[in-house]
Amino acid sequence: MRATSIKPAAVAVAAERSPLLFIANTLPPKQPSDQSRESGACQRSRVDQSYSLQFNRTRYFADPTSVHRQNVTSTTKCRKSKSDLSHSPPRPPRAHYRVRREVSRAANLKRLESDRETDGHFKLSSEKTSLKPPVINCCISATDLMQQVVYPTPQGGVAPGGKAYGSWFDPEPVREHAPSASTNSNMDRKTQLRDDPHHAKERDVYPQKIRLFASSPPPPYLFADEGKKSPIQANKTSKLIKGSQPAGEKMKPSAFEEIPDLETPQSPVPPSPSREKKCRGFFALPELCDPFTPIDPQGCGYICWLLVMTFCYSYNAWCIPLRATFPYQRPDNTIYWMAADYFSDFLCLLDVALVKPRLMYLHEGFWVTDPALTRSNYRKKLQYKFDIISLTPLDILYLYYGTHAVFLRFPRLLKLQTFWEFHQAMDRVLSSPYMVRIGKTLFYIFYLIHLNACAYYAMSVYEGLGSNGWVYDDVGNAYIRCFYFATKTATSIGKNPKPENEMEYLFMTVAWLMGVFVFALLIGQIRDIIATATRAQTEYRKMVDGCTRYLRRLNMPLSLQRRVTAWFSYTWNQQRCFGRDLVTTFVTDVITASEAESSTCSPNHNGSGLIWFQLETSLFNLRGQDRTRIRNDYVLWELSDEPRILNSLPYNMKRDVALAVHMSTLSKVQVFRDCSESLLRDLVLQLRPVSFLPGDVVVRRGDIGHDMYIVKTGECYVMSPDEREVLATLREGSVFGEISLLGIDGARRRTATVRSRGYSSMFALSKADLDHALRYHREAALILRHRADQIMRENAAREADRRASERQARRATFGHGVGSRRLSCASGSSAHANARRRLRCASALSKRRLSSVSEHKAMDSVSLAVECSRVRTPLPTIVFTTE
Ligand SMILES: Nc1ncnc2c1ncn2[C@@H]1O[C@@H]2COP(=O)(O)O[C@H]2[C@H]1O
Repeated sequence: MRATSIKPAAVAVAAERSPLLFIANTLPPKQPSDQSRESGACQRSRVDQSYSLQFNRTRYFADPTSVHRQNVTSTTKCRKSKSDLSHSPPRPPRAHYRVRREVSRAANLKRLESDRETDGHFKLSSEKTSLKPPVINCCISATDLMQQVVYPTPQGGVAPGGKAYGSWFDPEPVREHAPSASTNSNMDRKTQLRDDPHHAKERDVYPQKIRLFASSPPPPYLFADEGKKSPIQANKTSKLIKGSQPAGEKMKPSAFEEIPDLETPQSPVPPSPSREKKCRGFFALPELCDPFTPIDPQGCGYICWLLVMTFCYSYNAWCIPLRATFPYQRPDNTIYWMAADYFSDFLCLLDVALVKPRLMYLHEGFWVTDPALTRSNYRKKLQYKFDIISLTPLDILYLYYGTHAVFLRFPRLLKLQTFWEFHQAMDRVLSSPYMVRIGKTLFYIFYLIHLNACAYYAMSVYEGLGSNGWVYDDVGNAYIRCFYFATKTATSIGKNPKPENEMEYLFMTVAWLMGVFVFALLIGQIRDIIATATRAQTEYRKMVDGCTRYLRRLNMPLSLQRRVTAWFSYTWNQQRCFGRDLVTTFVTDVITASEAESSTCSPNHNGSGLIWFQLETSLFNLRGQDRTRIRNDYVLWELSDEPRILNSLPYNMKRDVALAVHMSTLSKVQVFRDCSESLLRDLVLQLRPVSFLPGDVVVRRGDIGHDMYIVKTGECYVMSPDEREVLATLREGSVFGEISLLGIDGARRRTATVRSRGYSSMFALSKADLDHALRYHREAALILRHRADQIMRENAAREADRRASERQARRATFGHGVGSRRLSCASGSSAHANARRRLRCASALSKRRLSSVSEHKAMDSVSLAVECSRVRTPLPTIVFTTE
């Protein structure tokens, strides 16, 4: 009994506050057919787009734990969530049924609590009662939410309160939906009818109705592999298909279904037959140089271009004030300065005239590539105005002021947007963008100091170099000395020369104020960036410390504490992050196991997980300091909940990310290899990562099976009943624990003990999730049953052998059996055959006995049942259906 009762509250509160989580699931899919082969950068950019979309629309994230982090500004949140995702490899959370499961869990809360009270382990305190109302209330609101939100179904309809279906394009089988609330939608009605057997007749009518509603002719169908062909080729093929089709015979849509190019969807706006379109690719130039090809804003070429533009901008930003104040532009080098100036101006001109107007942009989720539209989009932007102003050729006034009047180039500094754009792009592209962020902040700091140095030199020149003790005395390198002075004043380090007149006082005041406010802000920003970069590690350390503290306080045996620490370090090394579920499961298992062995454990933790411990301790240990610390720890655990990160993504994207991450392991699983890909897609979000230490029992013979396991890394041994022999070694991609889940002949007990050999990581799949998947994937059910049947036969034969040899040995020892009987028993093979025959011809009596063994009885009767099944259970008869 695992009572993670806070979780329902947290999730439901978040659900209440953030219905976006649910709404996000109804977003239209963006689902390429071969998700699993998507590159990491592509995934990242999709995820990034999703974040931007959510953030731009709502300035808010559907983050279940955002409740705890309201003090964080939304922009930082956006960045942090992104960096979290790029930093920690996401694992599949059990987010799919999460809210539903939490609701049902919370519904049992009262029962759990009363259980504890009657056990004497948990006494109701005034604080404990304060926990109840939010839990119950929130669950009700989450249920309401589930009832009201409608989800798209694979049939194109919507299902209220049901599971969000991945894609409208997915050829997923029909599933059950919760009965719909009354709506006026045609589509809703259609979905209801489809699911309702009483409306079978009406159901047949509906597709025709839908066809009648269609206003435009259906698109020409293409073969699946033609998606990659050029439009001209595709056209030809479609004509061919039309030509080869006998007249009057309807084309089967399923056979010729077009696979839309979802990665770069086309503009919904009908393209104008512009000159640019006709000339596209005419010069056979690379994308960036061809004036008729649209530019991908996330492409490598454009990012390189942004880098060049950033150099140009930085050149102007640093050199214009420098040359305007310091005497570094002399008549002999003016020509070089001017060459550099005009080269950068030329690049800026190219940017405004040729690059920016060709940038593709997203319009309602579609990439607009039409040159006329991209151009007008750029012209509508504020950036365009700044870009144009920045190119104002004030340099003409050189004719009047002379070439030393560099201040005429100040408009060039308005092209700041490009600088920001480059950093945003790098932020998106790099897997670890912290260095770029720190670099940008350092750039700001040094630039401010640079401006300060220029201003100081200009003032010194104005007042006369070395005219008093404050101004620059014209000794040494002017720039270095002034930069040094500016750094000292800006960072308020002290020991500055004393100002002597009002202007100097004013200068110092401004410099100090800038130091206090601007610099403090920037330095704080660097601290934030570093903290974000190392957040996972810091949390890990805190978590380990917190956990050890708890175990110590609860007086746990030292060996157990060591095991917990070993598990922490193993999990960290493997995954670089923790999921709360993971921690809870592990600690629960460890503690439950140790409780049986150790009498030193505190009686009130009841083996129900560390989260529950924390809560309980916070309720019972009323020492102020401790309580605060415990609550902080709890919040930390909440924050470290990994599914939180994935939950802020739309369902499809979450599934794609999980698929991409776990593809290497899942592709090795034989069961999945022989089944349709949709099984994998259905299951991937239900897989729960679990880890085991050397020698840990993963499943124990005779226990009731709740989960099936897939080995991700490490090895496991399947042990013989006496645990002296290794029956099989399971490696990466092996599946075990399925026999008890399939409940063959009504038995749900584990047939063997499986131990982890060394450290091993696995995916666990619960019985409910497996059952749900197998209901729709009959081929997987057949494979699993076939496998289970084989294993059970093998085990039964082995057992029979063992028993026969035992019996033989006993007879030999005690001299049992005489005459012909002894003769017949002397032959091992005949004994073996007898045993087998007996196994095959199970008597009705043994069957009755078996079924009478209740699975809810105590362990004594369990062992009896197992013993009974070993001797008398007939081999399962598997009925293969062709359905
Ligand atoms: N002889 C065997 N070889 C391989 N795997 C086995 C063998 N016997 C049992 N198992 C696996 O060990 C699991 C123990 O739990 P289950 O009975 O649920 O399912 C069992 C099988 O998946």
